[in-house]
Amino acid sequence: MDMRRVETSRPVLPNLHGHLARSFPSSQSLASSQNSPGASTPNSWAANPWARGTGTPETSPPSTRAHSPELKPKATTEDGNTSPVVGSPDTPQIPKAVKNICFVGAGFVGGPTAAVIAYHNPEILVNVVDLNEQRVAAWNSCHLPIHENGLLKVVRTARDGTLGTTVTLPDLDRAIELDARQPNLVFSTKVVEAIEEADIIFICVNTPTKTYGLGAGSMADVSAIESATRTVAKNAREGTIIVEKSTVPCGTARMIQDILRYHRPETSFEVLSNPEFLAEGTAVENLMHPDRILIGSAQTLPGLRAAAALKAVYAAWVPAARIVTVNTFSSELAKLVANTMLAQRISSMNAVSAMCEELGLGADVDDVSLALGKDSRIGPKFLQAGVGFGGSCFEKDILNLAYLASELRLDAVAEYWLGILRINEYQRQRYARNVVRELNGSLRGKKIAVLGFAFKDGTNDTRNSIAVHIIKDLAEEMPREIAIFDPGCARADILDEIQNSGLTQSQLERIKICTGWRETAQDSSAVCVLTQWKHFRGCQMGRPPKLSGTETKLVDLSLLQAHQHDSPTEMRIRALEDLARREQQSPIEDPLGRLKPLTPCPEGCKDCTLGIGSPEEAETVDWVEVAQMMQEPRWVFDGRNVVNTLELQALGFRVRGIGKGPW
Ligand SMILES: NC(=O)C1=CN([C@@H]2O[C@H](COP(=O)(O)OP(=O)(O)OC[C@H]3O[C@@H](n4cnc5c(N)ncnc54)[C@H](O)[C@@H]3O)[C@@H](O)[C@H]2O)C=CC1
Ligand SMILES: O=C(O)[C@H]1O[C@H](OP(=O)(O)OP(=O)(O)OC[C@H]2O[C@@H](n3ccc(=O)[nH]c3=O)[C@H](O)[C@@H]2O)[C@H](O)[C@@H](O)[C@@H]1O
Repeated sequence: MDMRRVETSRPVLPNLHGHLARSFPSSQSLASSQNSPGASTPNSWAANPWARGTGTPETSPPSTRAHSPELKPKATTEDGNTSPVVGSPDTPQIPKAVKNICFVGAGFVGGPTAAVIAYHNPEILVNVVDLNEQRVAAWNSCHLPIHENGLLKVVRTARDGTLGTTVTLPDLDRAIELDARQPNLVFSTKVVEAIEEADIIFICVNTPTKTYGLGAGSMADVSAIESATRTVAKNAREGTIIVEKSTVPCGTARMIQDILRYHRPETSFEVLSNPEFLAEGTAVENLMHPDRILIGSAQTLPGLRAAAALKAVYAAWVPAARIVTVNTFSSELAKLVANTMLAQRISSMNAVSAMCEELGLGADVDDVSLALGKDSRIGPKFLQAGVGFGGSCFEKDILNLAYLASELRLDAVAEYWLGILRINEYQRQRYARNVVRELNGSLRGKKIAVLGFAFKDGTNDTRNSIAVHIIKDLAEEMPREIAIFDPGCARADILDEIQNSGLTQSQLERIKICTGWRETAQDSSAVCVLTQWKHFRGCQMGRPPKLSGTETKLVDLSLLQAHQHDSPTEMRIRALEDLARREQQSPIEDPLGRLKPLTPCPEGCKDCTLGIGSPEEAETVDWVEVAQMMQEPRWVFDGRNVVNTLELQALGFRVRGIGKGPW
């Protein structure tokens, strides 16, 4: 590594515009990128594919653009937040009243985020639009397109409105009247109409890694953002605030401004960055109680005013101290760095797990995590070793960040980030290799049972699941059958992922997707646990584990007291519901009877008959029964460290966990 070259390539001033301008393609950089090895392979991060000066995010602004005033001086508050200088001409005025919000993109993020915003702001009409008719139809039915705990109730409350009711509970000193709530959440395909009416538009479309052309396998594909922005540019009212909710390359807000200016040169729009930090499986909880809401804006009067308007929307339920406002590009960058650092923790523990296994001294990665997590500087979260991280975001966002570093000619920095992905790939390959090795180096004639396909528990999302990579590696060993069961995923989604994983026809024919663990484990030589569903811990572990959503909650009495005097916000109604559940000793979803009955599905509704994505109803694995139906010597390869090794060993299983002694 030529450190001197890296040093001298830095601009004299820390000037973002300079960096991005430099990354704009010249004919030379394009040519060298096309010649660079691996530039067109989707997994080209395996070796840094970006030779110095090659490739360019399509999103970068032209180098000739005038510098914008985004980086004006500002004050820093005690909590490190930046805010306009008090009393300066930059102080934002009272934010514009927001009456109508449009979400473009009704996916994993757009749908739940829109629903929670609508839920807490009953006076704002929230339109969620998508080009995908099927997805919109699902949002309008009782079979939402994504499985998230508590989501259906939030959607029903805002989408369908509620019934009025009187609440009388022994703990309340008087009856409380709850008025009927009017619907304020609409899902549709009417993209143009919704954009025309909006005061704020959230762009919430997909930003996958490019799979073609320049930067394939590394650069973010922002074509959906471009396309949505063009529709916004042509149809939005003057003064509408545009919010980039999608995770984007740093500098995208400027690309959005550019498109807006091109189509509407006479009209001014403010573009805000407001990245989303929810994790799938806990989306509603994360949206209801976010660690922080991050809003990036231009540090100009109109920019700060727009940020204040967005802040007011969140302030309906998020405490002000949790709403962080910064400049636009810090916000864009912070999102990529947040995901990269979370993934970095996982890769660190996975690296430790390999060491524990090879040491052969009994060092246990879970013990190491426990010890580390007690250090308040490290904290206990995201230290769980496993088969590696999956999902639609970590990998693409790390690639996105590394690509930016590479474009900035910071090769050492890019390499540093890419190391996280290398460990991730190493970990999952190591797992598959170990399975084959323990089964005497051959899977021929053997059946392998796979428990878990979703990239994590609590979700039906199969995108970029680690399971598909491991199944592919195992399928190459030509087993008799690979049987797969996941309590949360739809069969069609699993099949789709597998069919797109590059298996041959003969390998595909050996794969079977099952509807329960019995059928999966029957006559198998090994069970591979690849998702950390609680169901897989087994009913041997004392009391069956509670599925999330049924826990008895602590009642927030301060909210209840406030409720007796003020208008009932949804936060307060939730506190009332918690109280009612406690008194009824029942975890029912709607203890106050506010929800309107669901419109019945049409006759023969296929989602009703398939029972898609209902993990609450799925049966917990009975390992005693599994032991009886498996082939000797009954291998369990626990890729998530969910089973109780000692108990399973007592039942006659051979158990191998992650980071738990010699393989
Ligand atoms: N999935 C997750 O947990 C998180 C995702 N993100 C980010 O949020 C963004 C969206 O992610 P997901 O919701 O998972 O994607 P998704 O693929 O589930 O949803 C995107 C939706 O946008 C729609 N769409 C695309 N172009 C459109 C257009 N021009 N007009 C109308 N609709 C259009 C698609 O039909 C699709 O339904 C991505 O940038 C992602 O990185 C951020 C935090 C969490
Ligand atoms: O930008 C995004 O899309 C989101 O990405 C992640 O959320 P998500 O991918 O939904 O789920 P995580 O809980 O982060 O899990 C990601 C993967 O890491 C794995 N993981 C997680 C934690 C851990 O300790 N060990 C571990 O292997 C999970 O099993 C899963 O495969 C982040 O946690 C969110 O904050 C972020 O908004």
